[in-house]
Amino acid sequence: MALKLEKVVQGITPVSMEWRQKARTYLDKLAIPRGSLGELLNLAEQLAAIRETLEPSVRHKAVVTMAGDHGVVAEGVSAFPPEVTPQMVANFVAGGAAINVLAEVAGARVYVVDMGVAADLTDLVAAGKILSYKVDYGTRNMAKGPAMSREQAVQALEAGIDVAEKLIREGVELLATGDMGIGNTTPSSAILAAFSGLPAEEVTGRGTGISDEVLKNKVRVIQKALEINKPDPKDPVDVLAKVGGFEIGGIAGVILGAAYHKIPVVVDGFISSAGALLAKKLAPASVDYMIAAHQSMEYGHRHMLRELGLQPLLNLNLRLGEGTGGALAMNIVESAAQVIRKMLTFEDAGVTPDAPRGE
Ligand SMILES: Cc1cc2ncn([C@H]3O[C@H](COP(=O)(O)O)[C@@H](O)[C@H]3O)c2cc1C
Ligand SMILES: O=C(O)c1cccnc1
Repeated sequence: MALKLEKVVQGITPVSMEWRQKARTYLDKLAIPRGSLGELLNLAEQLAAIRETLEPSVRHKAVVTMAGDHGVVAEGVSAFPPEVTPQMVANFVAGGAAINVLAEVAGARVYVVDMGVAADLTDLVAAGKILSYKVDYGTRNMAKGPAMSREQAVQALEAGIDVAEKLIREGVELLATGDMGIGNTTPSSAILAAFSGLPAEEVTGRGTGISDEVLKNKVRVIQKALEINKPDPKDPVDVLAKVGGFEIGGIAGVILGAAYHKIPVVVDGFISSAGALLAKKLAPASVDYMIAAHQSMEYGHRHMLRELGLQPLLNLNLRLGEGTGGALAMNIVESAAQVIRKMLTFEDAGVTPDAPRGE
């Protein structure tokens, strides 16, 4: 494992139990019937424990949308052609995509990263519109051999760590992951199958909206990729190299970088969860820093969340990616932070607390 990745993976520690306890004790004193703000209280506790303060701030927000292409599209696994990946990158830059709209509502900036788009994006990079950590012009076809080399897998992970570190240095307090890459539900499903041992049919969904016939083919392609590559579930870098994607590695890296620097990170839908699963397998304690944004409509996401051990905040029938669920969930995360920062306790507000009655 390369030095930076090793340092980060080994430096990720579970969140402080002491701060969890402190936060819980404080939240129990708020002038509300105990527990009545439900999941917001768990989230507030998580934020306080991550940041080791009873006044966690998540004001400065960034969505990182990682883009990459996939050689496996040659097998006919998506409803859309690969040209859509660079076209959508241009749309993100123009501000006209779903993620632009939803991130603006959440008060988050969108950072688009070229992790491996199969097109020359140097003009956008030169104009400072996107970040370039391009590993290659798309992965190779995983139905024929490994999607990338082990070195490229490490490069993708370290690129994600670099992006997280750059944004955290600039003052970002809450990150969300997103993806763009035609065909990328296929490697995401393969990653889930490799780690969970579930059969391909159980982890494969319709992505951009494929027909029954194309779905059958997609399942076969995933089975074939697993059979010929034999990814080793005990070696997450091997799984990423053999059946992953550059943007998925980048997402895993962003999550690892956030966990290392003790910054909360919102995980979007199916593709981001595949990145999160890689992060968890590399550094189990990284899960403490993750917030699952939503339950995606993509078939198999349920298994993904179970493998992660995370409960999604929202269920809005989304199946888009880009970081859209992540941006939406940021509003909830901000609300949880404000609850613990700003609400008064029974004592401070002069409200009579509950007491044993009727005796
Ligand atoms: C116009 C358009 C915008 C998107 N934004 C996100 N995705 C989503 O769909 C793709 C994954 O689905 P599959 O594996 O079936 O190709 C990814 O790019 C994901 O981000 C989009 C897809 C399209 C077509
Ligand atoms: O949940 C997602 O991230 C998703 C689902 C389908 C297609 N693209 C993305």
